[in-house]
Amino acid sequence: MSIHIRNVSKTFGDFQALKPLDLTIQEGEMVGLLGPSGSGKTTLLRIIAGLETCDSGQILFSDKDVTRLHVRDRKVGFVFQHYALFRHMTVAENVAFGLDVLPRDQRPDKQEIRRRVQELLERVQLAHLASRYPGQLSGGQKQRVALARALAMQPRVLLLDEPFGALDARVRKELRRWLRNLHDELGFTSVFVTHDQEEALEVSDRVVVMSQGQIEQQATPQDLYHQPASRFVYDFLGQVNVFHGEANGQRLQQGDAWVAFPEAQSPQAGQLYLRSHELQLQELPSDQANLPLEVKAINLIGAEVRLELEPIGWQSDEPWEVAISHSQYNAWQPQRGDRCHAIPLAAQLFVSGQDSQPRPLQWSASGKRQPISEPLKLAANCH
Ligand SMILES: Nc1ncnc2c1ncn2[C@@H]1O[C@H](COP(=O)(O)OP(=O)(O)OP(=O)(O)O)[C@@H](O)[C@H]1O
Repeated sequence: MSIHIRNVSKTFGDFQALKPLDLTIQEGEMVGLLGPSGSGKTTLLRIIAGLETCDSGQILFSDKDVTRLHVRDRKVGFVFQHYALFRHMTVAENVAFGLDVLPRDQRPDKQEIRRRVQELLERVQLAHLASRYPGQLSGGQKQRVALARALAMQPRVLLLDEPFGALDARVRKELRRWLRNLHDELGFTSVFVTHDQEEALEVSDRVVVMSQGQIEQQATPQDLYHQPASRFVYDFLGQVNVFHGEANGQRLQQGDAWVAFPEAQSPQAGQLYLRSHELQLQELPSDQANLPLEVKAINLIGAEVRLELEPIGWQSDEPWEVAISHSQYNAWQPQRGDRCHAIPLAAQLFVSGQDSQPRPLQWSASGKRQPISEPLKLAANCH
């Protein structure tokens, strides 16, 4: 079932939680609502569910207007961050609950309910725990019961509000992949709320980024990452290094620090946004950039080594973060206090005084750069 949100707005007292917005979610799509706390994600989800009314606008499921339809008649499934399972009921009874309380003429017979519950428990890999009580389950298991309970009603739309928010990072990762597989297998339409960029980018077909009750951008994870429409989206999608400077000839300059623009690109005063893997570190400045940095912290956990670096002789609101491979790290073996230089490979320029789309910049890989994996002596020299 597709969902059409048309000109929907919502105020609480004199606070406008949602400015009039439009959004279409295609049948079978999985859409992540991503945004900082208070941006209106939950309000929008609750309006889709029928748990909240909107002040203006319409909600359509396929071509049926459900704006005034009661929550129980919208036939949507919900999963919330806090499992909300019935403590005095077993896992199987929890999953069966929605079916057991259906009006008699809609209720499947006992055998059918038992069959459906068993099938769902197998699907969420909890059949062996059917007779346990919620108090005897882990957080991840409880959340899978909550999901099975929502699916028991065979909803065409599943709405999830930070479904894995209360779980630890590893379980969270495992469950979101599992949810994505389930979504693909059963073919329902899903909308989920999260403030975790990684979660949104990993499982959504499309991500809707919200800020202050508005949609900032909606795009596939790939487009969102590569073509963020605004500074807000860029900032929100993860750690970013910012170099702000004035145009000076072919350079963007701040004090003695500078970045030379690629040929045929004229600099404009502004802020250069560089992601942690769009930079290379080396011992000396090059003809491309002079961005001296000092190593402040080293994080070895993960597929890459992340270095936290402090600008030397120039300003940045936040420390810089650069990712290098473990083999580069082993060759270089940087220590806290070591000095080095950052060389940009790619960046986006947000021009001062303009709120328009950033200008993408790309430096040719054939410059006179010395990758840091080569100069084994760098750590010793770079003091
Ligand atoms: N029932 C309410 N009464 C008054 N204000 C509300 C109510 N519900 C939400 N708000 C306000 O509306 C704004 C949007 O809230 P909402 O819960 O939609 O944000 P969110 O993006 O889901 O945030 P979070 O990630 O923290 O859950 C917030 O400023 C919130 O305080």
